[in-house]
Amino acid sequence: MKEILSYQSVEVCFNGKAVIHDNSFVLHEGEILGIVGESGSGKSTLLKAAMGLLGNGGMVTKGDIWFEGKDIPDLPEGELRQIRGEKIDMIFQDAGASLCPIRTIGEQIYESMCAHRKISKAEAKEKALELFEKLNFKDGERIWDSYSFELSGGMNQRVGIVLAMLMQPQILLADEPTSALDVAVQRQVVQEMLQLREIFGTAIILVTHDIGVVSAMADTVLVLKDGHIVEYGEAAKILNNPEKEYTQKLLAAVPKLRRA
Ligand SMILES: Nc1ncnc2c1ncn2[C@@H]1O[C@H](COP(=O)(O)OP(=O)(O)OP(=O)(O)O)[C@@H](O)[C@H]1O
Repeated sequence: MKEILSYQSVEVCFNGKAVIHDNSFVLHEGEILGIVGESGSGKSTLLKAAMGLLGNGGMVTKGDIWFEGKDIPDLPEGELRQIRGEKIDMIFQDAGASLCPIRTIGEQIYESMCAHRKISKAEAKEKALELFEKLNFKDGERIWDSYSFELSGGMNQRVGIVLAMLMQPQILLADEPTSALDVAVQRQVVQEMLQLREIFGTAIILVTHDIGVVSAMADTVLVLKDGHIVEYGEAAKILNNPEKEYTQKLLAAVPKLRRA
């Protein structure tokens, strides 16, 4: 499988203080990489670095993040904007909350697609309904015409994921995509992300506290502690035979989901 994203000896600082130290790992086409580690270990920072979204005080101070032959930290904002959303997209824990309350889901899907390509509203709707159907959403037409407050929290989160996927990005960075959801909806979202990989070959970096979600989805796992990589490799090996004590402790959490 082809490498599509490669972190090489990456250091990230906020206001001069390093929070990510010498991190190297790669993501291949269609691969799902799970990043785990306790709160504050730097998981979100790793994702944001690939989107050029570290904010004013944040900076990649050493190393490279290669994507399509370009080093993301070196790219000007204009080029980053073209990559974001279209080639690499990110979803958050509250993807649903980022939906605008005063415009219908359909209007937002249309606007989001228009931002990246020339497309008519009818084409946007057709594409969205097709994806809703592939993902077994029962009533795509109704969702298209709904406002977010008319949908459940879980449904909004699922719509947020569809929104991120409509541009068919090569890489989806998912930051705690299931942690605000109840177990039944979590299961659905996990299935939907796996289906997206099947349909589009999307590679996913999944940040989560939930080892169950990692074991249900990930091909590879990276364990992060205080910005250092503790363990990195094949998911089955790390989840079944962790070498490091830190990983063993993390795995003590009972998995809630299992691979189908
Ligand atoms: N914008 C920021 N400004 C200053 N420090 C930051 C900023 N964002 C993150 N940090 C610091 O970087 C470190 C890593 O934070 P990060 O949010 O990446 O951790 P995390 O593993 O994703 O945590 P959580 O699981 O709680 O989301 C923390 O020490 C945090 O305080």
